[in-house]
Amino acid sequence: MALEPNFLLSWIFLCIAATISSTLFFFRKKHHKFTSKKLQQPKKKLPPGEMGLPWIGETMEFYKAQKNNRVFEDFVNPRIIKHGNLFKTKIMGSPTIVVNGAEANRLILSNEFSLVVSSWPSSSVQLMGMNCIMAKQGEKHRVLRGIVANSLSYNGLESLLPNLCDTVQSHLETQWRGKEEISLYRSTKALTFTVVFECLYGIKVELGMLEIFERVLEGVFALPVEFPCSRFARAKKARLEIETLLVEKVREKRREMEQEEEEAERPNTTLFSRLVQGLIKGDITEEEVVDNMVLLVFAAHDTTSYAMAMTFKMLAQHPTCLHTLLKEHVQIKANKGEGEYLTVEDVKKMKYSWQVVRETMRLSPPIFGSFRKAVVDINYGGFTIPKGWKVLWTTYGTHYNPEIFEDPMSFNPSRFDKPVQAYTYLPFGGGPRLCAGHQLAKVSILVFLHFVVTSYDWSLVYPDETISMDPLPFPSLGMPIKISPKVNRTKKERERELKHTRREMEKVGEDEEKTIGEASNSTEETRNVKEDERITEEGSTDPSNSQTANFENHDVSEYEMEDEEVLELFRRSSSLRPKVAKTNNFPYPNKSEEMVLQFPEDTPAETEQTNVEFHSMTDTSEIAGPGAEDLDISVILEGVRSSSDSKEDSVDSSSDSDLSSYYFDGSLPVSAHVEEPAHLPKDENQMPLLRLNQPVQQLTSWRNCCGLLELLRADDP
Ligand code: HEM
Repeated sequence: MALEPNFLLSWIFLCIAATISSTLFFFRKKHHKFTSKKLQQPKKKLPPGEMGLPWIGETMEFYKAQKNNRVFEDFVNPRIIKHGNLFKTKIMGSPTIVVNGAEANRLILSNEFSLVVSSWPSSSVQLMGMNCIMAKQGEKHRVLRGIVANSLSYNGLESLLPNLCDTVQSHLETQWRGKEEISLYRSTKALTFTVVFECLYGIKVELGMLEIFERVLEGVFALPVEFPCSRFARAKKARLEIETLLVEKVREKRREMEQEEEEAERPNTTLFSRLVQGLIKGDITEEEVVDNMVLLVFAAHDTTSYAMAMTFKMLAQHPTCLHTLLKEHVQIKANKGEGEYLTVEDVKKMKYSWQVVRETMRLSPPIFGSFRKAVVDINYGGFTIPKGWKVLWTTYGTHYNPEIFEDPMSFNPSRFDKPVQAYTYLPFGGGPRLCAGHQLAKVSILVFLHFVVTSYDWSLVYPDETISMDPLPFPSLGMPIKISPKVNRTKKERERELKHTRREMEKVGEDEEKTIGEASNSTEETRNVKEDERITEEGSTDPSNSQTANFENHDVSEYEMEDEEVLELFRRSSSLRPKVAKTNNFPYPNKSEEMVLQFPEDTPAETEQTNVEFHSMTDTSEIAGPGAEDLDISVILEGVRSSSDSKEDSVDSSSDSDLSSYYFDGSLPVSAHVEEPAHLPKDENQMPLLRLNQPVQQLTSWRNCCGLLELLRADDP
């Protein structure tokens, strides 16, 4: 028993020793673990940049730049210059890293879901709906994207094209026909809205619908404050109205489809029916159908309409491009029968037109970038983008980078002859969130271009109209344009007219005809005196700069005399002549130059012609219908109607935009072959009178030899 206290003591001692050593061991391990973790972790180094004022950061600078459509010039670029391609800032209360350049774009855009998730302002999510695709991640995003993107893929669009053609044509018929001036931007907005509703949803657009939607869109980027009359409150109210309307449409469609399914009827072709099919199958909910229908209007509407309007602006400012584009559409139209729809094959042929649109969107992207949120710390370029921070990728870092796009601020669609490096050209974004409607956008823009350029001449009312942003860009005055229809008479109509003309001519006695001839000659004489005065003023009669045209002895065949108006011109032929020469340098080989044909104000519309060729007697100049191609340019020239508003007086060749106004409705560029272009003076005041002795060899249109030939020499290509 004596041992017992000793045993107890030694047992207590052992316990204490074990506790101390295990505690020491524990702390040592913990300390070791802590220090090694600290050592392993890379030091977080934030990219350079300024966080601005407390809370608001640099929001005011960003907003101001955005409002003036100068986000690149006034916000992004100065910071790129100062800090490099990656910089930190604070916008709209969030610490943000702005990333620029192809490599950074790839990192952010291709790592959606793993490194970043899309991050929209709370107002956008509330108005578009929590269930729309842009607010969804992972599997839910995949399911929705499958439905939306499949319907809008090239294959899906094939069945949509006839509908799209009808929609565009009926829009032009109701909104453009009979008008002299329209707001192009309002028109393209109305059109893109109709395309979504009527082509994608099969729902007829009713009066007032567009206005309600626009009220929603106005609030998408507004502050999410709901006091009465705030933008956001109005937008929410409008959203409720839309919701009511759409829920009703969805239920109606569901009933219809369930019934059809029982009867094994039509396959689901429209995007709407695919969404409702997903609802019937239980893949998506009713809220998801409605929210995505609202989102698609938002996604398609302001973006496509802006791209369309800006394409026309660019074409108006770059007649050489318009000329090349027009050739493409004339050829496509020439191969189409009356009322025949455009097909996907036709759209594929609009290669140059698409280059024009791409170049337009490179310079003026409808969406200049968008926000993401880092879901983990991202280490890139020696810096850390901390988890929870916002990331803003932009198109600017690559679209305007001279190392990627040579001479980046100039408009040059041919740069897209060659493929561009991945993640450098991003009007539609990239990665898993690449625009789901980019094919539809492409087809809509090209189809609209086709019907407009082959049916209308147009000119910008305000060539220098500014572009504002709120937060998407838009032309501040709605881009008003003057329009005049090209006259496309069918062969039958022309034959009818010809018969009528002949009958009339038989009836009209010789004396009477003489009287008409005299009368028209005297009118023409007056005009020519004026013309001579103008030409003399311009000092353009210098023989070294001109060639002589002589129309008097031209043999006009009966075929050529089929048009009454042409006959009228023939009667006064001797006094008509081409005038004023000036050219744009034309990017064709063999010293070719671009020229512009300009016709007198009262020149009647063209009726029929093939392969027009102009030859001067001296053979120093050969002017051919567009390019060297064997192209029937009748359709082009059909559009060369007189313009009641020649803007000749406002010509200023030093400015590209002013030049565009000079290419008014009555002008069209044609390619030309000039032997001695150097002889053509650059100085506008010394424009030469180009007189062609025998202006048309294969004459099919009297009007062409009567037309005024303008060779516009501009400094700007
Ligand atoms: C020229 C016209 C268009 C442009 C420039 C454009 C641009 C874009 C861009 C940049 C994104 C990506 C945004 C991001 O990364 O956060 C996007 C996404 C989207 N776009 Fe477009 N878009 C156009 C037309 C359309 C059309 C016509 C539709 C459909 C009718 C459409 C539907 C969508 C959808 C659904 C998304 C979200 C995709 C997703 O989150 O997975 N867009 N668009």
